[in-house]
Amino acid sequence: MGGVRLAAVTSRLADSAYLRACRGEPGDRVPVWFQRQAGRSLPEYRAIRGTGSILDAIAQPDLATEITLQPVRRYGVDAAILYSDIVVPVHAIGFGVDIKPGVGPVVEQPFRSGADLERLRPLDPEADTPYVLQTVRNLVGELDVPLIGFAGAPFTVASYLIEGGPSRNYTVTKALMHGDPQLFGRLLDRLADLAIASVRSQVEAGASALQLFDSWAGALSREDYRRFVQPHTRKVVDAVADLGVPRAHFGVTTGELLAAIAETGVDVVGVDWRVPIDEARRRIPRPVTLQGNLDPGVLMAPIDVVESQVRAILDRNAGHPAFVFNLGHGVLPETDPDVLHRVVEVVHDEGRADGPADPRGSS
Ligand SMILES: Cc1c2[nH]c(c1CCC(=O)O)Cc1[nH]c(c(CCC(=O)O)c1C)Cc1[nH]c(c(CCC(=O)O)c1C)Cc1[nH]c(c(C)c1CCC(=O)O)C2
Repeated sequence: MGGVRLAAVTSRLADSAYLRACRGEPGDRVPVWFQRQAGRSLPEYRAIRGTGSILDAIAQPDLATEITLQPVRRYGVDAAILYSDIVVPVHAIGFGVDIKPGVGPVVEQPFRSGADLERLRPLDPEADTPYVLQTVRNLVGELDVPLIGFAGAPFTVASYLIEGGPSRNYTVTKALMHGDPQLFGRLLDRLADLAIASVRSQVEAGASALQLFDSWAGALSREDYRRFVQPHTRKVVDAVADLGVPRAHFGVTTGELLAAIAETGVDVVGVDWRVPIDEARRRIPRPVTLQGNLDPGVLMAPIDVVESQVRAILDRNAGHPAFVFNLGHGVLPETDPDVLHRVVEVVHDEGRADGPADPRGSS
């Protein structure tokens, strides 16, 4: 019974602006959502969030459901993103990760040697993160737009485990990557397995699309990305191909990596504000959907500047159907929600997605 209902929901959403754009199909508007749209600048978020660790909020399905829905209601965005975090799987298997407000993920005993691999047992999503799956199931019943499930990509999660927290230069990570490539590879392979288990379970619970956050991959040269990171991201992308949902990738300062990222086989490639959308399209030699790329800092500027920058991105895209409007990184905490709302209006009123369909194949 549940399966029949889910199938009906899935087919209803298959025609949504976001999923059409992910497939490169023309539509009547440009879809838009915002990375970190849940829980950043919304007063209604602060009102219900409480003061504990975000990991505690994520573990409460009713709360996490409401927080996921808040930006969808307020902004009219074309997709919801699950209120969770990239460190939830490693936290759930007991690696000893917490999230400190204003700081980010912190690890009590960072990853240092082969013995630490034993602290990374496989994830059993139903047993280890039942609250995530309950939140997804709640949301699928309530949403009129697709729900994006997600996981951290192996490199970005590894950087937290190795550094012990957020990092500027990734020095310990790079020391391990170059100094003991075999161990580094085994670590990323385990993290790939965790990501696979997590995103598979989210789709099985009803998520309509997936995004892999490799936020910090842009710290690497193209050669190092291809050699040390790409195979593990590709493993995740391949392992979820049978689910039939779009697979998106996101990272910052990835301008020089765009083609290498596309080689992982993802369907959607996130672009930050440093590379214009038309230039990004030229850099990627296969048909993918691009997602981006308004500078989140621009949202602090006067509203006419914001509007003209939104229009400039739409102009660069020139009606290409394989495009999802987003920010080039996450919503900053000081963003005025009314400005985000206006961005959605401009994209919906003025964006065109009526160009010829993007030919997709196995190229
Ligand atoms: C690197 C990364 C993390 N988490 C995530 C990434 C990749 C995206 C990116 O590049 O920003 C992904 C993430 N984190 C969160 C979401 C949920 C949904 C959404 O996008 O709105 C998503 C998709 C919730 C969260 N994750 C976090 C918050 C804020 C803290 C809170 O509310 O307690 C939220 C809403 C905490 C977090 N978690 C992480 C950081 C760097 C921080 C910021 C710390 C801070 O500024 O307080 C790790």
